[in-house]
Amino acid sequence: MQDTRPRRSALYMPGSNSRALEKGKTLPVDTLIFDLEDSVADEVKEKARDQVVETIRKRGFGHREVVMRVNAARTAFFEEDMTAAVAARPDAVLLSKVESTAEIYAAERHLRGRPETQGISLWAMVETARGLIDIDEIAASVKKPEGHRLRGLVLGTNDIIRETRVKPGPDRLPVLAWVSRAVLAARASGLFILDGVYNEFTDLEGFEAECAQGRAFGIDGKTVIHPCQVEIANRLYGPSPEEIADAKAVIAAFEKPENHDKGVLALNGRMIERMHIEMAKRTLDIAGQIRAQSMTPEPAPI
Ligand SMILES: CC(C)(COP(=O)(O)OP(=O)(O)OC[C@H]1O[C@@H](n2cnc3c(N)ncnc32)[C@H](O)[C@@H]1OP(=O)(O)O)[C@@H](O)C(=O)NCCC(=O)NCCSC(=O)C[C@H](O)C(=O)O
Ligand SMILES: [Mg+2]
Repeated sequence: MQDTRPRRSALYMPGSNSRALEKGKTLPVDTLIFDLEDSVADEVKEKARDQVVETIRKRGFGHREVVMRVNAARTAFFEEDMTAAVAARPDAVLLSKVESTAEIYAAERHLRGRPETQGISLWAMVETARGLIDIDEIAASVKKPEGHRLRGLVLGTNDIIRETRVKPGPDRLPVLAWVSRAVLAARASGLFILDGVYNEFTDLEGFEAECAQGRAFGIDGKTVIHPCQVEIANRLYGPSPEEIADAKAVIAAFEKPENHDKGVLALNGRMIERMHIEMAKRTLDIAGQIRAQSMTPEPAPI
């Protein structure tokens, strides 16, 4: 079954920043990422972990999806981070700097066989040279008989830039081939994929252009670092009024009695085929979920 949950904006919040953790609950984001990794200094990892568990366990996130980003499986923090994730029970655990399928299984082992973790999925950061080279194998492992609960990929463009030493300008030309490679790997294995962050959070024009580019490259949503980026990511990654109207027109055209046995039609000067019905239904499904989200009452402050 296709996962069409809207993830237009996924906000990182440093696990050590209690103000940000509370503020996230009030923002119109689709996803909240409680970070235990790079935004948290080693000296305060433990305190941040405890704070994140306490905040998640209190719930009160309304429609927002709750994700905990843990330190990489190769670090000394990983085991305790995963134990904390089991205690907190977020919707998903985001694994950092994933370079092999073995790291997915290392996380899976913490969750497997525990009924209380049934609803927790795994997401993987794609942010190292090795991870990018092997991304197809990592993503495709979801289909192996022993299976695991990997459901999505998240690009870590800061780490990709750090490790490869490329110098991307505003058009991100040096990283686009890798972005496309990750999109292909995600799609071939039925995973969603989110774009990396835009560091210059006061440059909203540049941020909007990068969202438009990511969407054109097939990405599902944007990871964001500041509240001022949320509205733009939501707008750019959500179906526009024009896209919704077009989706309805495609479905209506094929529903006309005179077209019931047709495989191809002309609509406003362009060819549409039955595969476009599937695309249209996906657009309307996402739009419906976004509408429902906006009508979900916000939980009362605790
Ligand atoms: C980037 C920041 C350090 C900027 O902080 P600051 O200058 O303090 O922000 P403001 O004063 O403008 O904040 C205004 C209000 O907004 C709240 N706020 C700010 N950021 C967040 C946030 N991320 N979540 C929730 N709320 C936030 C402030 O509390 C203010 O609220 P109020 O008190 O009501 O006025 C800061 O934005 C920040 O820390 N951002 C997140 C950084 C982060 O998590 N980085 C790690 C993830 S990115 C990464 O690692 C990507 C990947 O791995 C890769 O490799 O690419
Ligand atoms: Mg990173």
